[in-house]
Amino acid sequence: MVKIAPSILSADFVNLERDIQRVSSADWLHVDVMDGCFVPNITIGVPVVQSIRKCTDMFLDVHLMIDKPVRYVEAFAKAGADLLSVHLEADHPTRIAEALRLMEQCGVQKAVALRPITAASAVLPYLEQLDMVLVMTVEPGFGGQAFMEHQLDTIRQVRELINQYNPACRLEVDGGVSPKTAGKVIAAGADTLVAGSAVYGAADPAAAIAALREA
Ligand SMILES: O=C(CO)[C@@H](O)[C@H](O)COP(=O)(O)O
Repeated sequence: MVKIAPSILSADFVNLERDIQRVSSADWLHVDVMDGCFVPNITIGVPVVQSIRKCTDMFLDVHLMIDKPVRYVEAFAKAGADLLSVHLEADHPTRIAEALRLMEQCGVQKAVALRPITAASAVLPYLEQLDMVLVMTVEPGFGGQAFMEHQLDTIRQVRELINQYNPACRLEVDGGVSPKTAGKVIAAGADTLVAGSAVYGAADPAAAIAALREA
């Protein structure tokens, strides 16, 4: 089943609790953590995730767009994340493996994320132990960017690898996902859609979630 995960990057941070309730018909909540180093933007950190955990039972899909994410795995797990995604480009492979080991120890689901420059095959060393692969269809850092059509190839390639090595693994796509692009993203093999501006930019976020489901 396809899951819809609204990204709170497009929410009103002053009214975050209200904006989280507005998307309660979605399956997951996507939480964008940015450090101003791995990406040229700074968003939220551990205390905010802790507060979000207190105001919703939704599954918290926490996307760490930070350098050396192994340093923060335990803290985000304790704050209430249900799943953590670490970028393959954010550290040496041995420390990415260590981050995944820590996630396992902390009881959170494990995911790796790929920037658009990264080849699908980069997931192979980790794939058998993953709960999810996240393919970015924009350069990470900001909401509201245009969907990168060429990333449909990467989605297809990751889907083939997942089918071959770990069919239970989810494939999430993030960036420029809207009712216009969702159909091709799903046709390419995604089963989890992150949408920020398409949901929070709509007059009725619940209707936008329903439109994504229809697509
Ligand atoms: O991680 C990111 C951006 O780095 C995303 O989660 C975006 O926030 C998605 O926003 P839209 O492209 O859907 O507006």
